Amino acid sequence: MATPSGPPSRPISPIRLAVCVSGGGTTLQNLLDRIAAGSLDARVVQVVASRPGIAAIAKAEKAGLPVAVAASARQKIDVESYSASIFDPIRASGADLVLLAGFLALVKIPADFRGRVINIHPGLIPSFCGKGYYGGRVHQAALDYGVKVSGCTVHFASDQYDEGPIILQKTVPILEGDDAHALAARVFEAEKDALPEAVALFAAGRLSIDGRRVRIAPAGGA
Ligand SMILES: Nc1nc2c(c(=O)[nH]1)N[C@@H](CN(C=O)c1ccc(C(=O)N[C@@H](CCC(=O)O)C(=O)O)cc1)CN2
Ligand SMILES: NCC(=O)N[C@@H]1O[C@H](COP(=O)([O-])[O-])[C@@H](O)[C@H]1O
Repeated sequence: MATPSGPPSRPISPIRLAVCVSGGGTTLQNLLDRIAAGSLDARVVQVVASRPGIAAIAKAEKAGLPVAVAASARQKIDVESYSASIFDPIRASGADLVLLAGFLALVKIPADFRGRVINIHPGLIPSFCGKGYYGGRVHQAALDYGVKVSGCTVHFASDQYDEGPIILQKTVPILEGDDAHALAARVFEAEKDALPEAVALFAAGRLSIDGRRVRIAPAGGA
C-alpha cells in the first residue's frame, strides 16, 4: 500500500526517521544524542549518505544504524534514478519523515514523500540560500554582506534548493570580530535545537502546509 504524503494530522510515537548525510554527521549525532537523552521521541531507521567514506557513515555505523550510499551525483545518471537511489532504501525502511541533515545534493522528492522531507539550512532563508550556499559559504556571505543577525531555517523540501515552506527559524547575533568559523559554531548551536523541535512538531501532527505557509496547531489539539 502506498504511504500517504504530507505531514501527519495525528501523532506518531516514536516517529521513524531517515537521515540523509554528506559530511561530518554532527547533525545526525545531535539527533541520536537527543533520542538517547529521552528529549526526542524518535528512532533513526535509515541513514543515506551522498558519498562513501564520510565521517557521518562512521557515526551511523557506530550507532548500529543501516546505511545506504546514494549513486554518485557526479555520474551522469538521470535525476529520477539518482532520487530512487536515495528514496528506495528509505521507503523500504518504513520511515515516516526524511531529514536532509547537512546533505549537499539536490534531490527530487517522489510523490509519496512530498511534505515528508525536511531540510535544515544554516542561514535565514530567503537570504544566502540556493545553489552554492552551503556550510561555510553561507556564513562568509552573511559576514560579507554585513548583516547583524543570522541563524538557521528548517523547512519542507521542494524540488529546488531551499525554496520549500518554512517551519521555523532561529536567529543568532553577529558579533564584532566574527569569522565564518565562529559564526558557524554559533549557528550550529541554534540548529541543534531547531531540527529536533521541528521533528517533534511534525511527529505531534501539528504541522500543515497552506501554500507557502506552514501552520503550527496549538499543543494539545485545542
Ligand atoms: N530538493 C531539495 N534538495 C535539497 C535541498 C532542498 O531544499 N530541496 N536542500 C539542500 C541543502 N542545502 C542547504 O540547506 C544545500 C546543499 C548544497 C548546495 C549546493 O550548492 N551543492 C553543490 C554541491 C556541493 C558538493 O557536492 O560538495 C552543487 O549543487 O553544486 C546548496 C544547498 C539539500 N538538497
Ligand atoms: N546546506 C546544509 C548545510 O550547509 N549544513 C551545514 O552542514 C554542517 C553539518 O554537517 P554534518 O551534520 O554533516 O556535520 C553544519 O555546519 C550545517 O550548518
